[in-house]
Amino acid sequence: MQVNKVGVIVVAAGRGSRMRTAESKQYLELAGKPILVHTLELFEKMARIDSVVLVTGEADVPRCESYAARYGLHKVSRVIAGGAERQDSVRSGLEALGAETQWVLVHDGVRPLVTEEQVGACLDKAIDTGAAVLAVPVKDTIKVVSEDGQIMSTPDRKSLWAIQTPQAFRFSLLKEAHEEAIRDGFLGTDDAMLVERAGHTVHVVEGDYANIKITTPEDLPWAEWLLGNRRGE
Ligand SMILES: Nc1ccn([C@@H]2O[C@H](COP(=O)(O)OP(=O)(O)OP(=O)(O)O)[C@@H](O)[C@H]2O)c(=O)n1
Ligand SMILES: C[C@](O)(CO)[C@H](O)COP(=O)(O)O
Repeated sequence: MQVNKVGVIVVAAGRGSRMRTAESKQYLELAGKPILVHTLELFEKMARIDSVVLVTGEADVPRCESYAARYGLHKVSRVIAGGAERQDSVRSGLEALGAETQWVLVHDGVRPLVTEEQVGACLDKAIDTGAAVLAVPVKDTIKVVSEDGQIMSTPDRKSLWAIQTPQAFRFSLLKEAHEEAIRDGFLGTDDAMLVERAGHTVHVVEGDYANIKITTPEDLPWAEWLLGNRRGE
């Protein structure tokens, strides 16, 4: 039996409604390849990664299986259907990875610009502490605004970080945090939130502003430029 020590869950089951394209954004082309393939190729080349579970929309499972074959993504051990919310998709991924996994990284399929160094630093911190996420200090002044558009407060920017993925955890810790969240009916926008509310400290590893989540239409040309710049084009 193969023992998987470090597993990755790549979540790609969203509809990409903010991108406003007919095709889900994870399948749009970036430098000639689907965004999702760029993301998967990074984990494929990392010796420290044992296996990848790809979570996608039910109708997209065959297409993703064919990508895995076409692009030589041998670490993609399972392609499974996700759920209605990102958290549901991660939970399905945790079930598919199996109990032999010791460390798990959760990564958005639409963050194709993360680097091997950043993933490695996040994983190292999780192995030291149990839980770590990539993040960058916010550059703007952030306001808390009421529903009717009034500024309520201005949090001190020094303590504000924009959280990215991957987010890395001891497998058992993330699994328990997800079980607790579902028991309590809690829905979070990232996995760290679930681990935080389960009473565990999550550490931040400073990442890079280029690790963008492709979310709205202007992000795609920005990602093209960042990728070209990285390749010296
Ligand atoms: N039910 C869901 C929702 C989101 N995701 C994934 O979570 C990542 C981050 O989510 P986001 O950028 O919000 O993607 P979408 O939900 O697709 O976008 P939108 O909110 O604009 O519809 C994406 O890779 C997305 O495919 C997922 O696997 N399952
Ligand atoms: C997990 C995440 O990418 C961290 O920034 C983010 O929270 C996902 O949120 P979204 O609402 O699915 O865009």
